[in-house]
Amino acid sequence: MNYKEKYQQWLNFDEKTRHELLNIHDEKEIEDCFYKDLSFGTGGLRGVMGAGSNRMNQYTVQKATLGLAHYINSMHEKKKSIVIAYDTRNHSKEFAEAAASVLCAEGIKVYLFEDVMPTPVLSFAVRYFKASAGIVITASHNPKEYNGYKVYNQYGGQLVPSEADHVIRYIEKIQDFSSIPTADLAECESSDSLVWIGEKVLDCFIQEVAKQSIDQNHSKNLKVVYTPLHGTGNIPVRKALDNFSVSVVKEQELPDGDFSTVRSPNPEERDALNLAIQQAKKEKADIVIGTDPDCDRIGVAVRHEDQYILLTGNQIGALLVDFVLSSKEVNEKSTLIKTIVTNDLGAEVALDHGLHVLNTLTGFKYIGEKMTEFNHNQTQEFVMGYEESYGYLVGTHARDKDAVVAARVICEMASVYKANKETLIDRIEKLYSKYGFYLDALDSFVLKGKDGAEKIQMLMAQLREQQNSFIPSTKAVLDYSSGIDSLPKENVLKFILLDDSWVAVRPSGTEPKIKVYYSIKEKDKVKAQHKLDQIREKFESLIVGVKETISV
Ligand SMILES: O=P(O)(O)OC[C@H]1O[C@H](O)[C@H](O)[C@@H](O)[C@@H]1O
Repeated sequence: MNYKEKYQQWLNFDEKTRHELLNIHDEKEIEDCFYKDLSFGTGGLRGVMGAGSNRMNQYTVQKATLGLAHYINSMHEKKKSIVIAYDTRNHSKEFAEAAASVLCAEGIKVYLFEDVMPTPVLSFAVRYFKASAGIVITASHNPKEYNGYKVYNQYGGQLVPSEADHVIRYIEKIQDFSSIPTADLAECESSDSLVWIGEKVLDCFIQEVAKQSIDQNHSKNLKVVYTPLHGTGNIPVRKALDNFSVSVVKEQELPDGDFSTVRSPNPEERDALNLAIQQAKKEKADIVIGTDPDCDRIGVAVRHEDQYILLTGNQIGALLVDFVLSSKEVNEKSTLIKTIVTNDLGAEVALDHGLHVLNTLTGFKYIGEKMTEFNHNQTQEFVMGYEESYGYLVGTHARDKDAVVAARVICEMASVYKANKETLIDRIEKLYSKYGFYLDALDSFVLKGKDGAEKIQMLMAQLREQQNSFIPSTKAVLDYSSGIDSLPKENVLKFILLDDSWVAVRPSGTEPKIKVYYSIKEKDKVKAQHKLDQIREKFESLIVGVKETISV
């Protein structure tokens, strides 16, 4: 069926959908709503909310859920159950209930959180309830227009492509969006096939987080300003930081699906912590932390010589590795896991302490997958996992990144250094003097819709063609689309330079973007910045050139 036929079909679904579709007058936009069905990317289903097969709405959520239900039912388990959580975005609770009603209709028991909940708590809850799977309705850190649907396996890890492929196959078999069987939730509740989850699970999760504590002797002396950025972190993070002196940014404390006080609720964006930093200046706080809407990412700013300095995701990761390893006994199985686009400072620290370092493709799902593997075959032990994109996990209570545990360990770390008259900036400088100066940067270029997706493919193809000649000091180009280091094939190019600096390029799996990651290794900051500027210019001009070509 082409997009125009699908559009006609959707006009008959219900009044609200019809009205919304009739109000779209731009043919390109109609095409974008229907030219494909929303697909699973790095983080599951993710898209702009609205009417259409390529949008997040009740119908696409129900269709994905029916596919998932068929998959779970095909696994011949006796007792089948799925835990569902949702964040503070507009329509998240509605989508969670829509998913619940499809699962109940398919005979799968549902545990549904009564209140908004962080993604890592869902990851924990799947094993807590011994459930067959988990779902979180969230678009994580994406802008307010987006929502998403992350699926977790029975081990509490996000589905990796080999698992997602099965679900996708079941989803693809479903042709008709409008006739998905649903059950009445009130009836499901009385027959116990729907169970609402109260506070107990969160409390058990917080106890697990507390077990990751390294040194809380100095916690009372650290002044923290925290912002949940209108998301799910508010209560859990406060509980995890109950030993610290924490002040929460009032304007961003409560749920708001429009994220009205912040341009983008993403710790990767420099201005996400602006309000929190303003408050910290007034209160002379030592540290500012902010978590994204589903509380799996965390951003940090540190007061250093009377200025608030933002740490990058790579810096936070390296500091955490250094701090965690300062007290942990390691053995020949101890392993740090990071992704191929995460820089190597944390890895150097880990290797120095005798750890193994494992690199996965982008996405915490691959880190979760390795944790499950370690658990099964006992050949390695997970110590910590992290990504440059502000996602960290210390401990094994969850199998996804956890900004609650990260908040706790980061604050403990800052309090310990403060007792020693140091800041996190002093500490990172120490790591630089020991392991060399690392400068990292990320550039994202937005290319929306069908044209955008084509241009992203065109850019990757051009880079592949030019390979070694694109940057003169390249010593090797790793093309992950042909499968490298036994990793699954993925559309990523990594240019390794003569001095071991590198640049990686990949299309985002969650947003219409192409991402360029820079990791520069140099003797000092000035030299590193100079090198970064030069390389950056090359990539920028190529991408901007293609971006501005007029589509036919
Ligand atoms: O594919 P991208 O847009 O770069 O997103 C990458 C990120 O996506 C989601 O947030 C995953 O949970 C992260 O683990 C991953 O790092």
